[in-house]
Amino acid sequence: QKNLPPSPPALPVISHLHLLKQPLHHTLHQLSQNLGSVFSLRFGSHLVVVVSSPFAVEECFTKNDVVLANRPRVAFGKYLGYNYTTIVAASFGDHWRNLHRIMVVEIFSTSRLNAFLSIRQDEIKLLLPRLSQNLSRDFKRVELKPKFYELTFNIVMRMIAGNRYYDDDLSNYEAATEFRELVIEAFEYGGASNPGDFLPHRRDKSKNTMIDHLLSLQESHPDYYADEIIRGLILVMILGGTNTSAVTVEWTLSLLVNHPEVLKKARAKVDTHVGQERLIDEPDLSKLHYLQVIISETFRLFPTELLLLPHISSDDCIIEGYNMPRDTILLVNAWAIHGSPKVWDDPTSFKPEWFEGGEVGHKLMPFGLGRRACLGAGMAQRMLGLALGSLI
Ligand code: HEM
Repeated sequence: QKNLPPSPPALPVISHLHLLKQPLHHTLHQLSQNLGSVFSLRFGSHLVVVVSSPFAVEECFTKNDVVLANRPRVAFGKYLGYNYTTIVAASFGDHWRNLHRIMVVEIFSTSRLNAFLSIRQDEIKLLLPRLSQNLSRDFKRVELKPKFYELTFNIVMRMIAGNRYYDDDLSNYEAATEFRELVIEAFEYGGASNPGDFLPHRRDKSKNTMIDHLLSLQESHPDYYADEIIRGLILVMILGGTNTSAVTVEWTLSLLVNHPEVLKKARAKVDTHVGQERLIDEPDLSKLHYLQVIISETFRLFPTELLLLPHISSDDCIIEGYNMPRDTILLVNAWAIHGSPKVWDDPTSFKPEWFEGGEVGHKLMPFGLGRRACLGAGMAQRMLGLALGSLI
């Protein structure tokens, strides 16, 4: 191990990690309480550094962001791997830069997101009456989880391919997740080996779906927009963009139901800014600051990616004064930072007010930070705001 001047010390390394019968983020949190907010572990031949403080996170994603912008291949399974060509698993370099540019410009730009607004509105309009079925008679028990899966999955699939994939009113969570798996497998292993196969209306460009759009770019730049690239982009949207948002809608509603005073205040804000005559729309979201802070507070308590996604160092760097050698895997314990009493007073309580003052710096990171942060964050925020505002 090469020490850089001024010879920072090597990190203390734990050589045997006894995996306890509890989730990994809990084990890592317990270790950080004894070893400090930066420590390292050896997993087989891999050196892994775990960071669990806003200060260490800031060091990772500001001055060391480029060095830590790589992904460790070992950490990505078959789906996200896709031979490591998808944007999530790709090494930091020209290929990732190309994909990043395509996603930012062709998929997540404001104009592309606006073009799909009617899909999001439409799916919400289909969801709401299903929740209130038979309510005129009495209260009715409704299983919400599959409905939220249906919502986010249909929004993403309609953006991609133009059609809904869950057409029945799903009341069963297992059916919803199994179906998602089937689509992913079909996509990866056969049915949709040509991206155009996902388009029932392959040459009907009027729907202007994401696949249509990418295929027309393929006509003008066939080398750049190869089939494999288009397939990988779509796979990443399904994998990264459906469960995460559905789970967050569910947690937010659960927190609101358990904190009626917050729900009451949120409803009053919606009434003031939107009124009773119409449904909430995405342009209203900029006025509904309280809704945004509720979502931030939900992300603090229940971030869907507890350890973000793993990064790997492409060179030596220094974190909290320790030398972190090249090829070290980085795990960020976002869950521990979000719940740390050193960072938040009373961290286990649900207090949207935390975020009313504006920026909170490196204390909240549901979408990760730096160059490899989530690309779908803007789209997710729109989906979440619209869904929750409508439900409230
Ligand atoms: C509640 C919703 C979401 C959450 C909480 C979330 C969270 C995350 C996190 C934690 C990362 C890893 C950041 C890191 O490595 O440090 C990530 C990466 C990513 N997410 Fe999301 N995500 C969400 C929605 C979406 C959506 C809707 C899409 C696309 C449709 C998406 C696409 C991606 C992509 C492409 C990356 C990889 C970026 C890269 O490696 O360069 N995500 N997301």
